[in-house]
Amino acid sequence: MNAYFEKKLQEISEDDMQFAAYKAVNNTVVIAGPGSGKTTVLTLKVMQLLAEMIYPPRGLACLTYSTEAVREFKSRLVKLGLEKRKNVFLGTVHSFCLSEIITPFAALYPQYKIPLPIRIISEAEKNRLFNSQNYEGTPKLIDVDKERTRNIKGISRVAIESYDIALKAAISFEELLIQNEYLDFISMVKKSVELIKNESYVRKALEAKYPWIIVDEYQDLGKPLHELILTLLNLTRIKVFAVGDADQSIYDFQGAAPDYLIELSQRQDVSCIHLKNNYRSSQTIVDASEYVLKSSRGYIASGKLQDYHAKLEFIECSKGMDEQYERVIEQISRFHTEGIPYHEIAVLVGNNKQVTELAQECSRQNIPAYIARQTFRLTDLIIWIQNCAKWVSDKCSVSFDEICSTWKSFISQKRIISEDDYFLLKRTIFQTLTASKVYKDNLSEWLCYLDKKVGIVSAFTASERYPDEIDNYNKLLETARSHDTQLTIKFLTRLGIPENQVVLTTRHSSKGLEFDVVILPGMEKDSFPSYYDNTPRKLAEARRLCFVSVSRARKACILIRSKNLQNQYGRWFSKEPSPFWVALQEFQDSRSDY
Ligand SMILES: Nc1ncnc2c1ncn2[C@@H]1O[C@H](COP(=O)(O)OP(=O)(O)OP(=O)(O)O)[C@@H](O)[C@H]1O
Repeated sequence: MNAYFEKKLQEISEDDMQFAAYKAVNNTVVIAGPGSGKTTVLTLKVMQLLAEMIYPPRGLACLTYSTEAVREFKSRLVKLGLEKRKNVFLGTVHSFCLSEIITPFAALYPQYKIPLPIRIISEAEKNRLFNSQNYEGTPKLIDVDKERTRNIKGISRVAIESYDIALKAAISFEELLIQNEYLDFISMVKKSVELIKNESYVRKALEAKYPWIIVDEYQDLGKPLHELILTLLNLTRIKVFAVGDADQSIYDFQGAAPDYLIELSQRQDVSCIHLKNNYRSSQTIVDASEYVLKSSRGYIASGKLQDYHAKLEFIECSKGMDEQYERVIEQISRFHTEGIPYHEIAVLVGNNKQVTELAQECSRQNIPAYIARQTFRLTDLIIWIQNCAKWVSDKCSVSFDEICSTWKSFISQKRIISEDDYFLLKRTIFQTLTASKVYKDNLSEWLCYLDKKVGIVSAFTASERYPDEIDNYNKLLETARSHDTQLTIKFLTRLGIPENQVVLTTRHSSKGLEFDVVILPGMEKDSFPSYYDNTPRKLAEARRLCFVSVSRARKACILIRSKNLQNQYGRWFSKEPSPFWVALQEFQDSRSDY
């Protein structure tokens, strides 16, 4: 193990609960609040398992929610000294199901009607197919997909009320996809669960390869993953180490719910460890976020800022969003003048339209701003392109071999690559990347050069494994072309890392991030929670979203609201404050020392 690993291990050995999680030898759920060092514990745990408990050729599978989380996780493991090892899977649940269950086993069990060769439906085609049906009550695809995700029978006793109209359509749409010989991300996971549930050979093969399965952000992963884990616990000797926080479950629209993590943590055969220390924020912020949650969790500020006198402030505007944006700019300037770097200030808003409006206002006021979420997604291809950009900028920052092997895996979906082909391919990639340095100051030209030489568009056009990559690549290209100031490849190498820029993002996308100062505009009733958060379940989720938003802050949290707002037709309405604003004000008033 390297010196960095030793340093981190030393750090967690001073926290009893973190250390207990690190040492766990049985099924374990770690309930980890914001800033509790969960990624630190999880990455150290993976290193420990591989070094001390799992011997080659066996390995482990580590499942996370998004490709972004996978990337962050991998880079932390490399820093801790993880070396390439066979049978160590780090990826999303979907990629695990596709590469470890569907691809090796689907052909053995035709009764599951998994279309072969595997054909994944593109988002555009899925929308077209859905819209071609006239489902009763005209449900939205997003609601139908949510019902499809939850409509999986099995071991879990969690009962979540379904939306009947969407559920009916969900059953028909699922059949329609199969009839058309398509898989989508939902059916991929559901079919995998069926295979694991019913086929002992599939379970045995998984058990042989993966004695441990590690799951990050369990609360975000929904019912199919939950059923998969429960089945493995009931029917195999695979051990499970899961980390999550039910209070940070904010993806109900995708079928996630806090209940699954809670159910897992209550099993007799699973030990539950609570991480109570918060290494991020001051105690004021920790207490304020818990107050919004309306549940005391007993989190204790334990980092450098534990005694910091944090600011919790409330700004009222008499007019609409334009005035709120003006106040936001004032606050950014104020904190910047006080010495807080721009990248340590974040503005968390309700939707992407507000992100765009605010970015325009920042540009008018000469405040450098960074939009945390781009129009393109960080898919496998975009991460590959990003790695190429990194290699062009600094040859030691990424492995050239990995760039080549990933490209090989992309194109081998369409044709067999011999050893000679691979040698030539490596040479082409090497020559292309080396020569592409001349375009590094113009991202769109660099992308076009890369495509011309390596053949990105031709490799992914009509791809049955990667049906959405071309669309996504085009969005990246559009971004490269449409920026006011010319983007360089640095935009890609530093994606997700603001450079002395204020971070603008939605509250939902702020999960996992942290800043000295968090500014929260839009704190009116019916804005946050939204007018549509009209059931107890939806309200509870909005409350958790506020908990996530406030707990991003280390030193200050500034809330802004309008007393009057204009609707889309230009009519003004008076607005009451959000219940979360009211709660936080109540919290502040109750603190005698404030
Ligand atoms: N035992 C510890 N002692 C001191 N610092 C710690 C300890 N554990 C974690 N940290 C520090 O706390 C910070 C947050 O850790 P980490 O990123 O692992 O938290 P997290 O729980 O994954 O955060 P998130 O809320 O984003 O999920 C890091 O800077 C980490 O080094």
